[in-house]
Amino acid sequence: MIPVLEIFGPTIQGEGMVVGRKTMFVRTAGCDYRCTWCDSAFTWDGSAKEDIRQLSVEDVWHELKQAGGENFDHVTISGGNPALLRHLGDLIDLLHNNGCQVALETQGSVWQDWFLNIDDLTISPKPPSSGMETDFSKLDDILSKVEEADRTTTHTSLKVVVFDKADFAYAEHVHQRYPQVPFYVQVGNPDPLTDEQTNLVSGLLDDYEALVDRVVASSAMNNVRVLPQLHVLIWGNKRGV
Ligand SMILES: C[S@@+](CC[C@H](N)C(=O)[O-])C[C@H]1O[C@@H](n2cnc3c(N)ncnc32)[C@H](O)[C@@H]1O
Ligand SMILES: Nc1nc2[nH]cc(C(=O)O)c2c(=O)[nH]1
Ligand code: SF4
Ligand SMILES: [Mg+2]
Repeated sequence: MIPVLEIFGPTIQGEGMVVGRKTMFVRTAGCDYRCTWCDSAFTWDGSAKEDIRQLSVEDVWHELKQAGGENFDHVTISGGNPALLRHLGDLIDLLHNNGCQVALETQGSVWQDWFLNIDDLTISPKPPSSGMETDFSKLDDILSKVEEADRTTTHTSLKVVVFDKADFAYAEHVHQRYPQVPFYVQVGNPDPLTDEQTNLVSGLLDDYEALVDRVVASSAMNNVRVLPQLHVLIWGNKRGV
């Protein structure tokens, strides 16, 4: 059984290595981190605990079909930290058997062997502003397993959220430590609960420009991509999009 909080889509992937790709989302409950600025804190802070459902992989597929019909061939699994779920490999197999590509978002704190079956694996280690501390030996271990399977340059990416100068220095450090892994920096959303979309988006566009400026000025950040959260620019903090 998989603890599921949301199944939604089709929408577009708003972040990272497959930004813009039409996709469905499955959001699992539970996280081993507590990022100060988490935009999905309801997955771990107890505020949505009545909404958590224990679903079989067949149930998940059924709900994806109900929501998406024939209009999808890509599913993104996010959370929370879906890497906490040892049995997610069964869902990934079922999605593949039904002609879907599978993406997954995780922070790089836990390895699962089924990572090697993910088509678009985003590993998003957390910068200082999150209040979390990166276990670099764990991250080394994860990225060396990916490398052993020859999946570094094709199916994997690193994505670091940046709010401030210290976060940017952290992002430079991560990119320099794993220079062969496709690298993304993402604008941080400082107010993931506000419903004042106009102010939010105009601030985020300013922050995006500032992040572009930082990347442009850094010799350590040449082979990188800089992105906003596209879905937030379109829909603000709305859930289920
Ligand atoms: C909600 S997390 C779930 C997956 C996993 N726990 C992780 O953090 O990678 C999905 C992505 O959203 C990013 N994210 C969370 N809160 C954010 C915020 N306030 N601004 C920008 N990105 C954020 C995370 O860094 C991660 O890349
Ligand atoms: N459209 C859309 N794109 C996303 N990319 C990563 C998301 C996430 O919350 O993990 C997300 C999300 O919630 N919605
Ligand atoms: S690791 Fe991801 S889900 Fe967990 S608290 Fe941080 S941003 Fe939120
Ligand atoms: Mg999100």
